[in-house]
Amino acid sequence: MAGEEKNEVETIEDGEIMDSDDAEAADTPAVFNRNAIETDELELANLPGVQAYSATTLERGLVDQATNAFVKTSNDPQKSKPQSQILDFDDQIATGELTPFELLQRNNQEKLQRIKDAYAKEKTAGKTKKRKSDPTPSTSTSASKRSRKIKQELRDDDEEDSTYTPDTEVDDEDDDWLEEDESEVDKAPKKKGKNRGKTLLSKGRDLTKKIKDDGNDADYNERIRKYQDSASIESGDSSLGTEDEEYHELENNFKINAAVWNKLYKYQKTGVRWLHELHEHCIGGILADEMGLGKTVQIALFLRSIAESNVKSRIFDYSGLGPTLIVCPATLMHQWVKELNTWFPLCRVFIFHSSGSFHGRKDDLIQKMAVKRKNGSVMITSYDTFAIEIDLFSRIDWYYAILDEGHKIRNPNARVTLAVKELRTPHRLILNLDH
Ligand SMILES: Nc1ncnc2c1ncn2[C@@H]1O[C@H](COP(=O)(O)OP(=O)(O)OP(=O)(O)O)[C@@H](O)[C@H]1O
Repeated sequence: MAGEEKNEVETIEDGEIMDSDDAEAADTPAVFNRNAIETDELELANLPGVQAYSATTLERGLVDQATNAFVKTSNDPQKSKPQSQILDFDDQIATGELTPFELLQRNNQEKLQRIKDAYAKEKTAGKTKKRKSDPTPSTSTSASKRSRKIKQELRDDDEEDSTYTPDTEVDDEDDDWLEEDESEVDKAPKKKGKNRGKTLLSKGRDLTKKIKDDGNDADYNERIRKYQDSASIESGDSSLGTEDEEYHELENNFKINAAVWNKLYKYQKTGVRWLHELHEHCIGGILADEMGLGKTVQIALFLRSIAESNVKSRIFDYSGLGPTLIVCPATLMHQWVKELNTWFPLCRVFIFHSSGSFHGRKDDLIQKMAVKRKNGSVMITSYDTFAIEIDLFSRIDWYYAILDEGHKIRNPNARVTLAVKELRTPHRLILNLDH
C-alpha cells in the first residue's frame, strides 16, 4: 500500500487499536498502527514521497476497528435501534415474506415517503408563516430537490451495464461417448445433514431410474403428445401443464401460468420473484433453502416463466429461454428430469451422461442443445462428466448455468471448479451451498 501523504496521526503499538474514547479525547479519528514495510522488501518504498504499508496489517487493523465500533454501538441503547430494525427486516427475508430487493425497495419507498411527509409539513408550516407574518424564503425548493435527487439515485441503482458478448460457434470435433463408471447413479439417494424437521415432501429419489430424459426424439415426441392429450382433458392435475391463458404477472413483463403459480407456497413465490430480480440485474445467486423445501421446483418455475414470457434477452439476440445447463450429483439427475417434466412439461430435457437416453456422438447432443426452442431446453449432467467434458460444454453460450449441491466447487483448485469458470454464461445460480 502506498500513499503520498505522511501519516500525521499519533501511532500506538503494532497492530493495537486505539480506543475510540482515547481517539475522541485526542480529537483524532481512531487509528491503528500501520506497519511500515522494510525498505528492502519493496522497491517502491525507496521512491521519494512514497510511504509503503503492510497490506495485511492494514486490512486486519480495519477489520478490528470496525468490529470494535460495532460492539460499542450495539452495547449503547441509544445507538442500537437501527441494528434491531435490521434484525426485524432480516426476519422478513428469512421467513420468505420479502426478497432482499423488495426489502430495499420498501425501505427506499419508506425513506421517500418520510421525505415527502417532511416536505408536506414544511410546506404547510411555510404557508402558515406566510399568512401570519413576513414572507420568509421558502424551503420547498430544497426539499423537492432532495426528493428528486433520491428518486434519481433509486433509478440509477436499477441501471446495470452488461458487456457479455456471446459466441455461438460449435465445432465438429469427433468424440466418442464417454462411458463413465459412476456407480453412484445406482445408489439410493442419501440425505445429507440432519433432518431439521422442515422438509415438506419427500423426494422419492429411488424412483428416478425409471424416468427417461428427452434425449431420444421419438420418446420426447411421445411424451409431449401424451402431455398435450392429458392437458386437453380436464382433470385435477392438468393445471400443472395446461396452456391456460391465465397468467400471473411478475415484474418487468415476466409472467407465469397462474394455475402453476398458485400451487407454490408463499416462500417459493418469493424465491421465484427473487430469481427474477437477480436475472434483471444480471447477477448470480445462491438459493440455499433447507433440503426438500422446493429449490428444484422454484428453478423449474423460474425457467418456465422465462420461456412463457418470451421477453427479449438483454444479452442474447433472442427472446425466451435459451439453452440451460444444470450440473448436479449423478444421483440427482433423473430427479431433475422428473421435476422439470412435472412443473415445466414442454421443456425438452437432455441428460448428458452415460445413463441418459441419447445414443450418438457427444457433440451431436451438444449441438442439439444449441438449437433455440420455444419452450427451452435444459441439459443435465453430473459434476464428473462436466469436468471431463468441459471442452464440449464450453462450446455453447449457455443462457443459464445452475449448479445443484454447489459445495462441490468449494475447493478453488479442484478440476470441477476450474471447469465451471470456463463456462460461457451471463447467468449463474448455485443451489444448496452447504448443509
Ligand atoms: N408447492 C409444491 N406443491 C407440491 N409439491 C411440491 C411443492 N414444492 C415442492 N414440492 C415437492 O416436494 C419435493 C421436494 O421438492 P424439491 O425437490 O424441489 O426440493 P429441494 O429443495 O430441491 O430438495 P433438495 O435440497 O433435497 O434437493 C418434490 O417432490 C417436489 O415436487
